[in-house]
Amino acid sequence: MDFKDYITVIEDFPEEGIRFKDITTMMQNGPVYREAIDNMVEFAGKHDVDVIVGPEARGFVVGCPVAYAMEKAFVPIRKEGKLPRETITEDYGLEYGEASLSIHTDAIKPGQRVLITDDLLATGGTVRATVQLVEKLGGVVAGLAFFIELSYLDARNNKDLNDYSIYSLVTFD
Ligand SMILES: O=P(O)(O)OC[C@H]1O[C@H](OP(=O)(O)OP(=O)(O)O)[C@H](O)[C@@H]1O
Ligand SMILES: Nc1ncnc2[nH]cnc12
Repeated sequence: MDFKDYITVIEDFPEEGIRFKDITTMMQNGPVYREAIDNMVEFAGKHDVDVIVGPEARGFVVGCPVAYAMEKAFVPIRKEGKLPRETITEDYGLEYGEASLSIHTDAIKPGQRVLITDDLLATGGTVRATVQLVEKLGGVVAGLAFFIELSYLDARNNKDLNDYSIYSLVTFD
């Protein structure tokens, strides 16, 4: 299965110079979406995971089915101001902007092993903020799993990420 065949590249979205990788065309194909998730589950199975964490919004479409398949908890990371109870927050930058992400303070117990999921690793800003939130709560990041990695941005070799086990289904050079 070449998952790349199911991902659409859109030039200059959401701004000039960005080649946007659209996973919705992959998700329109049920068996392909399921196989993508099954690959994530296989990776997670090797890392003794207790909890799946995913950042809004596309991290949910990866993380929730993985959590369901593994019968594990899913913890949402949301843009600041969306979670209703006590939170901690991290500011971050991404390929086309900046924002703040929050997590409920009771969502991760110290020592729990966490798989972080998202659709795409670009600069790594989003996942770095997610790692920081999980670790501030005492979680242990067991792995990072993505549908897509933009290898030309080389986020996996960034000093804040190169100690983690990183999995991606598809790489764009
Ligand atoms: O590695 P980075 O440079 O941080 O970029 C990757 C992030 O950008 C996208 O999310 P976006 O913030 O666009 O939000 P969305 O999922 O709600 O569309 C994508 O889903 C990743 O979370
Ligand atoms: N090039 C890109 N395509 C889709 N989502 C992204 N998030 C950050 N960069 C992206």
